[in-house]
Amino acid sequence: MELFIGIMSGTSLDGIDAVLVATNGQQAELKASTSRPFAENLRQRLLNLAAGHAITAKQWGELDTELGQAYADIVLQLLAESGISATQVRAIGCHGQTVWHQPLGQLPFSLQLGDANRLAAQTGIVAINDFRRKDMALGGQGAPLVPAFHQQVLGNTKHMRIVVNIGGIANITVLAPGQAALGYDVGPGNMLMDLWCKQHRGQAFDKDAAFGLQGQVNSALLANLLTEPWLALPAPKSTGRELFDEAWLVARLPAAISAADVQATLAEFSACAIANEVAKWPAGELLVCGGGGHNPLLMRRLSALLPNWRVDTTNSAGVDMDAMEAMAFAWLAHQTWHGLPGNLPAVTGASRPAILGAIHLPG
Ligand SMILES: Nc1ncnc2c1ncn2[C@@H]1O[C@H](COP(=O)(O)OP(=O)(O)OP(=O)(O)O)[C@@H](O)[C@H]1O
Ligand SMILES: CC(=O)N[C@H]1[C@@H]2OC[C@@H](O2)[C@@H](O)[C@@H]1O[C@H](C)C(=O)O
Repeated sequence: MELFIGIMSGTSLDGIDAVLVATNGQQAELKASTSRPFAENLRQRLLNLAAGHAITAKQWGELDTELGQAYADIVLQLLAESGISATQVRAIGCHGQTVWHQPLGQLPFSLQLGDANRLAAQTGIVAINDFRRKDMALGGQGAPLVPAFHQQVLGNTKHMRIVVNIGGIANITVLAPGQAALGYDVGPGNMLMDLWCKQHRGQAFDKDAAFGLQGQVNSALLANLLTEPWLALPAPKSTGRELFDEAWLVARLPAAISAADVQATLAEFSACAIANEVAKWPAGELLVCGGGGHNPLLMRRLSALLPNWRVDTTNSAGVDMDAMEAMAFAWLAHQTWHGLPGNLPAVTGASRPAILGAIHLPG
């Protein structure tokens, strides 16, 4: 086993997770983890960017440096907390911060910020980033990438298993015994709930669904949200804030509805978007990871909508639900460092498996 570091800052824009993982490519053992929230000012600038606000080249470059610095800081923090020296770590896999994801059209791209030169130079460790664009250059969506890791760590099962990551966006990995893994984004996870809660409660997210539990699901609004054409598209598919943003939600709100009812309906919408896809497969076990697994309303509704499924978190199968995505990027760094593919063409739609990412040497 070799040590790799994974860094994830996802579409929820809540902050950065970093993990230290021992892996040989087949197994992955979590050795240490740490997290840092984004400063509110940084979070707001990232939200503006993701909303399509104009930005100057100067601001763009400064944001890239600021994020690269934040990634370097969290690695130094992780090393200090775990008592591991930089020389013991083979490489860092850094997802970066997605600021725009455009998988379709004539000029597809997926852009993650966070200067990995700074990360390599300041930590003295090889830093690998930009994991999505090789897959896109091969005609793929560049996302989701975690299904390959889910397959490695949770794929050895004799029963039907689906892993759902509920971050800003929710994505599933289908692990059917004896079959190659499939996976795709299924719709909003926490993204819409977070934005509504911020607007109406001033909190970054609806902790333990306290707000949503005060409301009632509005069935007309729910039905309207579920008519979004993207939801019915066949895989491969991926999405983000570019589609499921404030404007998308506001355009669908009825004139008279309480804020709590909207919150409750958004939780139900996320639960339905996930459950509708899961229900297409023979029943088995649904394992949740990502922050949405801490939302009791979402978990309860998933269980209710999928009565024949055993719904639990990935913790029950031995993989930390909060560390999963960052662990996947540590594993992706392992793949790249050893010249192994990181993508699953059946998932992303790329024409072939490929070695992903850009390698930044510290020397
Ligand atoms: N106790 C809780 N109650 C309700 N929601 C929670 C709780 N804890 C976390 N969450 C939700 O989880 C979100 C963070 O999830 P996560 O860290 O998986 O997102 P992410 O890293 O941005 O993921 P992705 O890249 O998959 O979008 C928060 O924004 C919040 O909506
Ligand atoms: C472009 C982008 O950052 N996509 C994220 C996002 O957050 C969840 C879902 O949408 C998934 O497709 C992806 O993240 C994980 C890490 C992935 O690539 O599997």
